[in-house]
Amino acid sequence: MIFFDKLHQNISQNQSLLFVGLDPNPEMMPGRYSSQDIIDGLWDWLQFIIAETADFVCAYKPTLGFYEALGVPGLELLQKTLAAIPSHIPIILDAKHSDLNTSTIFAKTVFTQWGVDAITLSPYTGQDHVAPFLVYPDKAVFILCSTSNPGAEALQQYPTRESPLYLQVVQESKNWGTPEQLGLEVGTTNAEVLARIRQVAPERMIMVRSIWAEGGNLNRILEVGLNTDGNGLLIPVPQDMLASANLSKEIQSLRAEINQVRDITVRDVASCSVWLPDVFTVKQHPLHDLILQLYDIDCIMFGNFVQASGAVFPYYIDLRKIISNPQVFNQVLSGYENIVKNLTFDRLAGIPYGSLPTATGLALRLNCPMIFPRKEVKAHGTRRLIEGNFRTGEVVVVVDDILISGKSVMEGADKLKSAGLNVHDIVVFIDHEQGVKDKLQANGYRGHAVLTISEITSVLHQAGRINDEQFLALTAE
Ligand SMILES: O=c1ccn([C@@H]2O[C@H](COP(=O)(O)O)[C@@H](O)[C@H]2O)c(=O)[nH]1
Repeated sequence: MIFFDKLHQNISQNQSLLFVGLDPNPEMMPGRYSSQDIIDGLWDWLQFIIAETADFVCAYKPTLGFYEALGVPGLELLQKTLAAIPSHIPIILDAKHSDLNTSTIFAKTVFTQWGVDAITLSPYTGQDHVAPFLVYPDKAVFILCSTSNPGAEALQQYPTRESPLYLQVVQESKNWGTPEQLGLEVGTTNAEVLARIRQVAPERMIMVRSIWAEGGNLNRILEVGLNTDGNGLLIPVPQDMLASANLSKEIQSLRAEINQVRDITVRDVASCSVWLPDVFTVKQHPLHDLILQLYDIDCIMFGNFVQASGAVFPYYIDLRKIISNPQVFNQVLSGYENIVKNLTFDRLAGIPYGSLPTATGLALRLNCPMIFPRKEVKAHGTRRLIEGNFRTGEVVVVVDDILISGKSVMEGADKLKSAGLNVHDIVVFIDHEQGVKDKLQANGYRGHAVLTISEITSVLHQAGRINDEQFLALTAE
């Protein structure tokens, strides 16, 4: 089971967004455990915490540093602690790992030997450092975006308050992994920091930290951090509560306080004035995350854009940008692949320039030969209209990015046909709809699209990326 499914199962089973830090910090150990050997005392305390909280939390978060600080006995204590956690409760190892050279071996150790479900990572070594943790499909990472440490302010708020580095980290890390793989860790005493992060990452699970310092404003944290379904936040049990002999009672009353706000959030959304078909709230689009990521890397832009035909559209889709983002590019290729693999053909052809990288990626994935019709024939060299080798009579599937009027893709397909090739199928990523597929059919081509513009619009609206006005303008288009 993937990490986030396991997490959500516990959230609903225990009706709790609370997680507990399982930290053997001798300084915080309650006095009632101090008469014995320090490791034994810590172990008794950790066992007590697990026993008192297992029915009321959604996850445990042991902090590696506290165990390491105790030396070899500490690492043994970690193994005992991991084994003592009921297997249905996910474990997020708080490691803040950020060493590039050891990330592959470290990921293997924590995920396969220690059996933890997720890990916290520092972002500064970038995607290369995170990637080795993401090759484990059922595990997840939480990227540290902000900390409440006053000493970090100078970095986190750099260069300006309007465009601070911590938001850049959120924006960038969203490109590293899908919401099923990557969540965010946000340590802050300031709910406005969380509000800004939630705005940039409405779809991500956010593990908040440090919210209890300076009195804490739980209601405001929940107000700005919860998703419309009353989820999306993992909330720490306050450290001083873990020292209490009444832990179980106290955690239940905190859980009730949080759930009250969750209920109100869900009720308010249910009575929202804009009506949307139920299907959007019940069943998520299978390419939901990809659509959001395409929007976040600016492939989908809203505004007034003049098309080749002279018509003005309220959006422009620039899929050429995907080549700069391997993670998104891979998902786009999978979308095409799901269609192309069911077709019968000899070669793939991409329409220059925008669709050449996509056709190349697909040709490599499917291990099939590729060609492409030139935009213009050169006056020198081979003067070929079609680049690549082929035999007349072969069947070619044409790949392009987006169908607006269908003119450019049909021009490309016609060039292939004029060279003696057969083209029956045209596969694009986005269909602008408005009857363009019928137009292809009238010209002898079957059109296939990974997504339609209305699917994209609905997902963006539902996720809060576009407002009601934009949504209504686009659906009326
Ligand atoms: O949002 C858009 C609109 C158009 N393009 C480019 O145009 C063609 C599709 O237009 P047709 O009218 O179907 O010829 C497409 O291949 C793009 O090159 C775009 O990228 N984004």
